[in-house]
Amino acid sequence: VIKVYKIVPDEKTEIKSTLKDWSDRLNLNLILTTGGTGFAERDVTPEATRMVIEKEANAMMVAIAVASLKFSPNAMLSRAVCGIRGSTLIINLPGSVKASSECLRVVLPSLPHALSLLKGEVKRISKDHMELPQDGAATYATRIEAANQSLPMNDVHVVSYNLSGFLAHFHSCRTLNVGTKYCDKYPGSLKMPNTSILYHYVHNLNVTNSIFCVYGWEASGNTGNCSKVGCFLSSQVRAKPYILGIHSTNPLLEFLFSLILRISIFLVIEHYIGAACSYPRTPTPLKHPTTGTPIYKVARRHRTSPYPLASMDEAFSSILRNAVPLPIISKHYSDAMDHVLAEDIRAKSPIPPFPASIMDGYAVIASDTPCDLNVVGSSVCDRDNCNHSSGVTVEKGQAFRITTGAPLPVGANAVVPVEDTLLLKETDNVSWLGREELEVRILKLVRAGESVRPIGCDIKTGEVVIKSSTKIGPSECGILASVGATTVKVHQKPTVAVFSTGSELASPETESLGPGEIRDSNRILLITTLQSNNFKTLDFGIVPDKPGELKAALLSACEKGGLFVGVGGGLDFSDVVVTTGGVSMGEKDFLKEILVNIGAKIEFGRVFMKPGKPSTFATLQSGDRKKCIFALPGNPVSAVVTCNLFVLPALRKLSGFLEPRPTILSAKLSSEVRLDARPEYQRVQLRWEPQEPIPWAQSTGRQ
Ligand SMILES: Nc1nc2c(c(=O)[nH]1)N[C@H]1C(S)=C(S)[C@@H](COP(=O)(O)OP(=O)(O)OC[C@H]3O[C@@H](n4cnc5c(N)ncnc54)[C@H](O)[C@@H]3O)O[C@H]1N2
Ligand code: MOO
Ligand SMILES: [Mg+2]
Repeated sequence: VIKVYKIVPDEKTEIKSTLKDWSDRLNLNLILTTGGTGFAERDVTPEATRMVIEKEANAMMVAIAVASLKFSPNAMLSRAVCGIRGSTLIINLPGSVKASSECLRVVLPSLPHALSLLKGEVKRISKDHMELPQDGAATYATRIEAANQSLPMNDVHVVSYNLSGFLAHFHSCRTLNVGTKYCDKYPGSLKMPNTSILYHYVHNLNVTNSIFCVYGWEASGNTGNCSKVGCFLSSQVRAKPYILGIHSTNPLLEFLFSLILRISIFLVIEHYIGAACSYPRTPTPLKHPTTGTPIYKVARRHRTSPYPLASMDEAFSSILRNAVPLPIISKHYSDAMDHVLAEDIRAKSPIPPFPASIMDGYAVIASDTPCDLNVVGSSVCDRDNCNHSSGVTVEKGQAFRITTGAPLPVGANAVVPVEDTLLLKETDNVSWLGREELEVRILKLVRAGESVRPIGCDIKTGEVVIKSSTKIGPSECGILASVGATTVKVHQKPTVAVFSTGSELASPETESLGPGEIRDSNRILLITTLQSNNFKTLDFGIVPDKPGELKAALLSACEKGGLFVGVGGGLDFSDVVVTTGGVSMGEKDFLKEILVNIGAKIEFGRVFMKPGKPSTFATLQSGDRKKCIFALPGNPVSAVVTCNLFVLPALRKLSGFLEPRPTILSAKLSSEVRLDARPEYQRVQLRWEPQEPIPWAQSTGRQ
């Protein structure tokens, strides 16, 4: 997901503040800067970047330089920098379109891996490694390099069409070699050599549901030139490529033919498949689950909803049944706020670790008091000479000056606050720091143990200080710090992808609205509702009421988005998807059908409630995870009420909360309220009157 872009003047401070803001506040995974990396006087991007990064990533720059020098010696005039700030990778690219895309292409294949490392998704990395072909020692990369070395150069361009009908990306990602020596003698039966390499390469683009048109121009000796066009036409990338080819010994003829072939292939794809993709080309065109007719036949749309009205209890139990707590991860305690502990935290040692004074005064032997005592030392501790109480023994008739929290010296068993003493004798021999006092009078009798915290009186060794399933708040962080539990096992917290649907929606920034347009308010309303409950969100924008685009957005929101997934895909992946709009009876309300079409299971499609009747909850198995998908109603009030009633409990359950349901409290109505036959959720303001334990609920007005 291109989260943000900005044109920044060649000012070090501005570049620096933008990089810091995007890394620290927006938490971006990757920041690409273009321009300002050369020798000109105004070129200061590298300097600004260097002031922001915490670790340099030189090898990427070396790789770019080596590759760029092949194209032009001027590549050595780049002073670009690449480095890491927090978990953000920052790469300086040159200013020109050609050079910047060439440089980006060099680092592209290793970016997903690099960013997974930065996000600490170690397991994903091991998964990626597992997926790569394990033929002997050769890793995937060496296989590609081997292919590059052993076969003559030629260009293979990979074009991917996202099924929603527009060119998601033109990947002329890198030159892959597909050699000539596999070319058969007869046209039409050309085998794409090294196709497994190509598959893995394309597969690693992490793009599904795309059409790949692979074509290559062969330059070779004996069999003359032959060009190949391979089309992956499938819903999965791994399908066998259909290879069309022309083969002739007359290079000119061959060139002309292959040019026509390439252009025609593109036209075919662009014109027919691209257009046809406005309704996703999937094995089965989008059909009504009941009438079985294609969904865009308005007249045939259902006139009564095929979805029964689930009760609130059925809705709740369905959600809580399907929202299974996410895997357990280890986190540094300072990042674990609002996470739910997945282990009991036991103290490894007692607190206090020694008998500690509770007051500033004198450590004494209780049975001596009240009396006059000689002061034998002090626990006053400063930088140079810390004459700790350790090593000091208090005997009968002696006192030891002590500060609050300091360990009692051996022999003492009580502390007299300084307020209950009189100074009898002192010395001005300052070398005895802490010994200026020679004799004090203890005015009060103290009992053994008085003003002393015995070892372990707060926390005993092995004691469970925080139970598993506790939500970590500030106090828990403090306790974790005090027992030194700085790495804790917690339930991972869900990331929520949010997008609004509706062709009538314009972005809130729109100055003058077009006819029938309204500003999208639901997205920010939901995102801030989730964020104010400490859940991370991914903003997938506004998606018009077009089945192809709705489907693509749902898929990319549900799938582990790779760098290349089309509109809306993100580097991060979501555990929960929340959409608004398009779930009721309207002819453009496609969400439910599309959910069925992508293989999701509609757990409930309507709820007996007000507002929120058309609320839809679905689950989709994606890899080893079950995604929860909430398609909320478009009415803003319905969206936010159902988000609070359904989405938040699901997120709490995923986070490992023992009690994910909303809190229920009693209140008194301050005015008459006419309720709907359905369970109704009205918005009110609560007001507590002094001396009244139950608050008054004041309606917010028209609901
Ligand atoms: N014949 C029937 N019509 C409707 C029914 C019904 O049972 N039979 N249900 C009504 C109820 S209840 C609700 S709630 C709404 C929900 O409809 P949808 O979920 O399909 O929502 P849309 O039609 O897309 O939009 C409804 C309304 O909200 C506005 N909207 C949508 N998205 C946004 C947004 N992001 N920001 C601001 N406003 C948004 C949209 O423009 C419409 O005005 O259906 C009733 N109809
Ligand atoms: O159910 Mo709708 O949300 O009543 O308006
Ligand atoms: Mg509607």
